[in-house]
Amino acid sequence: MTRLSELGESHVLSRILGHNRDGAHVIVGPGDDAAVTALSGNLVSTADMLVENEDFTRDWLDWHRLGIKAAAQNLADVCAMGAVPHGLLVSLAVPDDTDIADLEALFTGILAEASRAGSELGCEVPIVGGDLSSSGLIVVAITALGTVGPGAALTRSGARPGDAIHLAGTVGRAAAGLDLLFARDELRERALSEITAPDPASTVRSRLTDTGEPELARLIAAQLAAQPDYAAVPRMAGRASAMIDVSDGLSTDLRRIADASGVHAALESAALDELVDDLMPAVRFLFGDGTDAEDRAAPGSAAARREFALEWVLNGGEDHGFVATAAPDLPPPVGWRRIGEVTAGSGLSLDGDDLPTSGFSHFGK
Ligand SMILES: Nc1ncnc2c1ncn2[C@@H]1O[C@H](COP(=O)(O)OP(=O)(O)OP(=O)(O)O)[C@@H](O)[C@H]1O
Ligand SMILES: Cc1ncc(C[n+]2csc(CCOP(=O)(O)O)c2C)c(N)n1
Ligand SMILES: [Mg+2]
Repeated sequence: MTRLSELGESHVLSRILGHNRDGAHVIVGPGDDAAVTALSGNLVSTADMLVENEDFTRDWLDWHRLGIKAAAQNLADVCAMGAVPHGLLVSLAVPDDTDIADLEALFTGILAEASRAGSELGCEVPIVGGDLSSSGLIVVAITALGTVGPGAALTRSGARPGDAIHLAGTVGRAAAGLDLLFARDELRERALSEITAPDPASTVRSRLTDTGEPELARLIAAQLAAQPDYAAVPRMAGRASAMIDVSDGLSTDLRRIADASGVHAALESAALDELVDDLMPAVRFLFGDGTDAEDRAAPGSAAARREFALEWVLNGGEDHGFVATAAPDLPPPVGWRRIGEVTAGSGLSLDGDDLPTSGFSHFGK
């Protein structure tokens, strides 16, 4: 292990930037006072950060996946504007005693996701610059840059009554994964306490092993590093009247479209059934099959259990699916599903009933 404090800033920089490859459009890359890039089109820029204990915890930390998550949440924002990304600025604050290998894993995670986006969208997305600082808590702050043709940006304000509402990718997986991660932490603590007071009838250890089951592991993976379906966006871009990436929850982000466009968004629960089915393994893990004494706090009926998963679908963020509105005359393109329609009015509804907004907010409201 080599700590950053043993290397110094310029050594650290040359180690991490050794993994980067400039794109053909980069005139001046990392290493000068600022980057210079040759562009055509209007500049699209967005910033998003990951802060330890607010957006992830050290207990779940896998540096490579943290890099993927940080890049993905920024690239999804560029794509949701109908733009093509061309570069990232990566600002990092990490503890002095971080292992250089961990920081390299973070960078290769960022670069892997940037290159996945590049191959899906037919562009190059190098790191063009950034900043490095020392801090007790880990902070990964990325600025993503892209371009869009004049007049072609997809904003939140273009939805019109009569449009269909379409979703690309998933919603709810990362939120279910978050609850599984918290449950796993709790099980680990219980397993530790059982070392001193072993209980032969305990199911704690076997339940901990169960979180490695593929149907749960993929939900946990969605929380640790969702990988948006970037390629779905250009298939919808020419038709979309509005678009957003779902980072804070479908109810919150779709309401942003409704508010910005001055319309009502009517969701249809039947169109969300498959997304609910997808999350039922997490409900079963968290609440058991209803026969165990430990499951007393579980939602009782089958309908209440589906309701629990529907909450994740409606209010869970961080999968970075895309929601678009578009004229209803054509079926949705590949990778998109219709989930409702835009009508005159305001706010949100589910099967005709008012739907309150209850997504994620950093300041608790
Ligand atoms: N500190 C800030 N200074 C200036 N503008 C900000 C600041 N924080 C947020 N904004 C702007 O407010 C808007 C909402 O920010 P937010 O981070 O919620 O973006 P989002 O796209 O809605 O969500 P996400 O980034 O999770 O996809 C964005 O347009 C963003 O640029
Ligand atoms: C430890 C821990 N606690 C809570 C959460 C949940 N969470 C954090 S940010 C966010 C939405 C997007 O934020 P932004 O709008 O900043 O992009 C959500 C749902 C988490 N992932 N990890
Ligand atoms: Mg967004």
